[in-house]
Amino acid sequence: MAASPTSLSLRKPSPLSLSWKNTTHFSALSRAAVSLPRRRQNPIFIVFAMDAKPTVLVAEKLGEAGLDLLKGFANVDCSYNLSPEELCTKISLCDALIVRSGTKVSREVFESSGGRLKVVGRAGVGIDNVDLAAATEHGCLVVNAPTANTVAAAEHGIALLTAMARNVAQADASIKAGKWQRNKYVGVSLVGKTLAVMGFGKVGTEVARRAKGLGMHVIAHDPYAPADRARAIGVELVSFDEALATADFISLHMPLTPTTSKILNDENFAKMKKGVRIVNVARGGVIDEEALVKALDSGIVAQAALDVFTVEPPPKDSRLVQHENVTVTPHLGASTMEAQEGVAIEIAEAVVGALKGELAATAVNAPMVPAEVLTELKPYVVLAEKLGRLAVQLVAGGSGVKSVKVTYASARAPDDLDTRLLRAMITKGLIEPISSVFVNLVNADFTAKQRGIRISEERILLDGSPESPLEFIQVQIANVESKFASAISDSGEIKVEGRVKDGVPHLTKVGSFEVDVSLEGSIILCRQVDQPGMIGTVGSILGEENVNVSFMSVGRIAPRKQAVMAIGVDEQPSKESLKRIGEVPAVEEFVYLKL
Ligand SMILES: NC(=O)C1=CN([C@@H]2O[C@H](COP(=O)(O)OP(=O)(O)OC[C@H]3O[C@@H](n4cnc5c(N)ncnc54)[C@H](O)[C@@H]3O)[C@@H](O)[C@H]2O)C=CC1
Ligand SMILES: O=C(O)C(=O)COP(=O)(O)O
Repeated sequence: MAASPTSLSLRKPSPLSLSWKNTTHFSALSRAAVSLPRRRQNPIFIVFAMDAKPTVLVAEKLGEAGLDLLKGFANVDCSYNLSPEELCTKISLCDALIVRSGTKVSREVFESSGGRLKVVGRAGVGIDNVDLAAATEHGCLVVNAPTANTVAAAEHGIALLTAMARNVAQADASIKAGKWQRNKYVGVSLVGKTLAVMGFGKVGTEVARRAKGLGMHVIAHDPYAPADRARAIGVELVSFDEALATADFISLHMPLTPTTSKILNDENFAKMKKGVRIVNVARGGVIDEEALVKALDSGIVAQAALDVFTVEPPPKDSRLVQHENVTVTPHLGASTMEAQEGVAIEIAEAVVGALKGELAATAVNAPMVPAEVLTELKPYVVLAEKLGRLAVQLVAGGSGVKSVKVTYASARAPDDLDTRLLRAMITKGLIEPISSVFVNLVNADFTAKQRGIRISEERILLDGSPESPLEFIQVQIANVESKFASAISDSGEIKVEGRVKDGVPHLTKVGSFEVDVSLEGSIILCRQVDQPGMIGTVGSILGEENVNVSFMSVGRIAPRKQAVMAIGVDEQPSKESLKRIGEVPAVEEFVYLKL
């Protein structure tokens, strides 16, 4: 049976101050008072107090404008060319790390950081040099700068394409060696030739546009690109095999992933037109370099122009680099003045934002929640974490939390309510009080899974106007015992429910009892026999030691039957006061919960 709150809900600005005699009985208290780890100030990622400047390690050359931006917020340590060991040593003193493609941010780096590293900024696009799984497990956000070097990379791709077709690099080397070989360096024309763009993302699209300007017939292969975007610039999307079979030139623009690793291999070179020419400004690892050497030797591939290599720098005696039909540059795709300035600003803004606790628009390993959604969800985010915190503190020691159900009641259509952030914050609330793990939006799902906690979500679709995103959030923990038996609902789970009222999160239900107490400070829940004087009695015990009662509410089944009193307190009551509350004769059980 659901119990309803009485009209005794009141907000109290000052402490109650009646005096009560001391007692020494301690048994109820030892069950009720919980000691919790220190609370962390990380609403979503990490927020630094105004006087505590974070430290950012910049491990590769970054444009001045980006450095200036960083220096306005953080201590900046520019240390280039660190060995892996030096990086691991330094990282434990850093809150953020900024790299380009030349630094391996390995699992060891995250492990060596001792939990301090909160953000890795990749000043560029490709994040294949960052161990994303390790970053996520350590709750470290990874952000990149995905747009500022697009044009630079595309221009370099076109530069390599044209230079290769006309033997510019080889002819240059020959003339500098005192030769004049006009017959040897006869090139091929681009106009009317078919170019296959492999990976029709930002760079691929810009390469396609430019190649069309050179009169080429451009096709593209990208399993994830929308056909209408390609059609809009006169590019036909084709299958992988068709691209290989019809192209005179192939330009690679896909990321290095387990699927694309060595995607150009013996088998696929065999599918190409004899005499094909290949450009790679994506990642060396998408080509099986040994297979390419063979294809060059056999004439399947007439020429290749490469900006990127499986190992950078490649070995000096690399047959591929030394091959006379290969033109090489040392990973220069993003290296223009303009791109480096842009990338530096883009990454500095992302890193500073993340250190301030904002959600980054360029997050690579966390859900991106638009700023306007975040603003609207803010009070619900606080509510979610506090409900998680309350629910887990109600679990009796020894009962492992395995199954948590979260219910969101809203008049919004499910598509219109992004609950990933709320789920992450409930997870944070559930896990942090019972462990030393730091939980944030990045590692919440991973941490829950690792601890064997299954969090299921359910929506209740309410009638009415969906002005506010949520009516209430309910957190239920199944198959556990509670140290406060009244928190167990009729269906047998620990249940807490909360709402946002005037922007402030409130606890509105515990078990089957309706209460109403704002979720600020801490909370004492008491089950008692409903009778006059209870509020005064408990309030007086707290008032005696100057503990400010901020909110009180009583939910009862019926007059003079069982009731649950919820008391919000600003300060932590002493053990002695809690013990005295437990000894009030009408109090059947009570629990003190830290928010
Ligand atoms: N050489 C350099 O200095 C630079 C290299 N790059 C590299 O270029 C690549 C592309 O960069 P953006 O265009 O900015 O990235 P993007 O993410 O905008 O585009 C990548 C595209 O590849 C597609 N793709 C993924 N798997 C694929 C597959 N198996 N087959 C075909 N397409 C696939 C994706 O759907 C996406 O459209 C990245 O690897 C990046 O690291 C980017 C900038 C500079
Ligand atoms: O942005 C990318 O993916 C690049 O490859 C550019 O690399 P870089 O920052 O020049 O080391």
